[in-house]
Amino acid sequence: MYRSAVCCSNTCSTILAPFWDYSGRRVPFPSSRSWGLCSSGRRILCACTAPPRNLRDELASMERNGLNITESLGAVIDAKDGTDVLIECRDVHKSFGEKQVLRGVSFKIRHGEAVGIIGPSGTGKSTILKIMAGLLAPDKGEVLICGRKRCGLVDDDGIAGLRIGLVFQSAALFDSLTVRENVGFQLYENSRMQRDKIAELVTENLAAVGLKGVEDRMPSELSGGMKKRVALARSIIYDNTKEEIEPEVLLYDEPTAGLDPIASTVVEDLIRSVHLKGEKSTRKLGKIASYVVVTHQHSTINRAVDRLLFLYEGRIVWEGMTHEFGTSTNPIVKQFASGSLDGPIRY
Ligand SMILES: Nc1ncnc2c1ncn2[C@@H]1O[C@H](COP(=O)(O)OP(=O)(O)OP(=O)(O)O)[C@@H](O)[C@H]1O
Repeated sequence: MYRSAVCCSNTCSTILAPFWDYSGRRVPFPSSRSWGLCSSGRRILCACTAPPRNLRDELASMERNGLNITESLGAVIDAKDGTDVLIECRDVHKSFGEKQVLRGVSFKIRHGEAVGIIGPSGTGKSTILKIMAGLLAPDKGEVLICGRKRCGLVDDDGIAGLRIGLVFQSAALFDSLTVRENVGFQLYENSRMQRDKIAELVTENLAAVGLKGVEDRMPSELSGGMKKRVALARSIIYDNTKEEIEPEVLLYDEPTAGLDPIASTVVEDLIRSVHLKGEKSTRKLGKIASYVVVTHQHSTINRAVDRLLFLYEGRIVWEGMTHEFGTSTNPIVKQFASGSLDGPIRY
């Protein structure tokens, strides 16, 4: 019997702490950090999910009101009443000890958007992703998910409607589980799907990220790029026997860091393709409704995102479309885009 200390959305399974593997062997916790996060011992399905809100009904109502639902996910719904806003950060502050990291961050992520968060190192990009995912709580300000205030990791327990998944920079696979067990983890644990069906789905999702025949390998037998693709497969797999598929916002923390230029292109295109897939294939609401990418890489900025938020000294100091980034006259953005040592950003 498989058990876990806690459980959350598929893409956040890095914080899960398994006790036994699927064949009944006891396995060690993946990391002390995982255990620390999960110390309550509760089944937390909400770590990456949001308050209840029937987005399908809302979109149907938008349609009735003459607002177009996106034909392609590249086109963002801009509903005047704000029903297209999936995540909103309002005046978010966060400190670690004496260090003030976020000093009033506000932005919205709308349905259909592909947003990049960029900025110098240590400026709080990963911190804001973790706050959106519910893994960290802001000290001040709030995060709204589909218009409802996110209370926190434990308090949001049992909520459903929009899933928020975080794909960690390190891929964060369970070292003691096979690729199949890693990718299918959430389904083995939370769905009623037959094991052979899950295995089929795992193979399908691995193929979607360009990996074949690696199901029985251990993470230690994969290259860095392959691990990132396995993490991506784990983030996009879902129970396809369910009638209602909750839309999901995926948050990627430096998905191409450490990859060679070609491997980066593969991952960037995969990020785009899983975004478009649900919408194009069903002509209904896509599964990956929107995504946010934290990155330092120019290729990822240019290839994988449409809109950028520039975070500097704990605030959003510039936002615009990707094509506006290179021509901005904002001195901070200009210096960052050119990599110059001269300018307001000091190291
Ligand atoms: N759990 C934590 N405890 C203490 N300090 C932390 C913690 N998490 C982040 N920090 C600090 O907060 C600051 C922002 O970190 P964060 O990882 O969000 O930056 P970042 O913009 O993503 O950086 P990079 O681009 O280098 O990855 C850093 O100074 C970091 O050391």
